[in-house]
Amino acid sequence: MKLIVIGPRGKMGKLITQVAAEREDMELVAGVAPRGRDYIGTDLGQVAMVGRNLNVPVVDDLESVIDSCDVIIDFSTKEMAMEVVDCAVRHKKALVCGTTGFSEEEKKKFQDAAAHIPMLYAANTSKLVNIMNKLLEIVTSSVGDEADIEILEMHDQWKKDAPSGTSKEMGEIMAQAMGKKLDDIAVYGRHGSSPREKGTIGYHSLRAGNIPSSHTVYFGFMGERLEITHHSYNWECFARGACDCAAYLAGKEPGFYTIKDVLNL
Ligand SMILES: NC(=O)C1=CN([C@@H]2O[C@H](COP(=O)(O)OP(=O)(O)OC[C@H]3O[C@@H](n4cnc5c(N)ncnc54)[C@H](OP(=O)(O)O)[C@@H]3O)[C@@H](O)[C@H]2O)C=CC1
Ligand SMILES: O=C(O)C1=N[C@H](C(=O)O)C[C@H](O)C1
Repeated sequence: MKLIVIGPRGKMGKLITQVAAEREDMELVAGVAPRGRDYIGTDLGQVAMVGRNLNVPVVDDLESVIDSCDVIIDFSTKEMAMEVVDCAVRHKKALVCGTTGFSEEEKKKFQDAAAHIPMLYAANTSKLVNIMNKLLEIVTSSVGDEADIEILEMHDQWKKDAPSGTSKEMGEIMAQAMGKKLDDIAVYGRHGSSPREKGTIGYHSLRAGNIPSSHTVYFGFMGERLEITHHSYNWECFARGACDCAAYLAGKEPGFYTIKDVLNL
């Protein structure tokens, strides 16, 4: 499968390029970076520190290279993601988007795109996070109404969005398991002097150093609590997952796919 990576010098784009370069089922055909960068026109292998030339360029215009690919992987910014999805639809190319921080309206664009292209959106491409989501569903279905549910997520100092896309997805899964809407029960940060309101999901975001990603969900009872945690030690698990998602889309019909399809969860 022929692949284009958006943002190949980014933390994720670099790793995705490195993982794809080692896969026998993938051929990188271009990287796409912002206009004006001094590395535009240089070899993708150099930009993504693959350790060898890949003999394909980094360009600043997706439109000029998109017809050479089967699938695009986008882990960039929410602004660029909106441009990428429009371009993918125009050229009927499969798209994996792992970028986070979208509004509901922006997310709908991915749903709409799925009428025209194979579209996979995943706020988290780690296998174990998606297993954790299943555990959250099970626990919330049985004790969600009794427990005080709090989510604590930790990421690096450079992360642009808070709360994380993963924690929002976790909240949505738990709210749904309780027959509620996350927007009606989410409490972001906790300030002031009023006591905790039953039935809410509390959100806490910590940003420090180069923490790759940690998510803990607390189910607080009187006298005991359950904590479910996922830690990543680096960003490789997300890059491997992103490439698995791209491989999954090869030859698929237009439609909205999730990582649950890829992992058979
Ligand atoms: N789904 C998942 O499992 C995961 C999702 N993410 C999400 O992925 C996104 C990226 O994260 P991360 O890699 O840490 O961020 P970085 O800031 O390290 O990388 C973003 C990249 O996007 C590039 N970029 C910005 N604007 C454009 C544009 N207009 N055209 C092309 N490229 C552009 C930047 O280029 P330049 O370097 O030149 O500035 C940069 O290389 C975030 O939303 C993050 O939350 C992260 C990890 C896992
Ligand atoms: O920015 C990150 O690093 C990550 N972002 C995603 C998110 O917002 O949930 C996934 C993972 O936590 C790493």
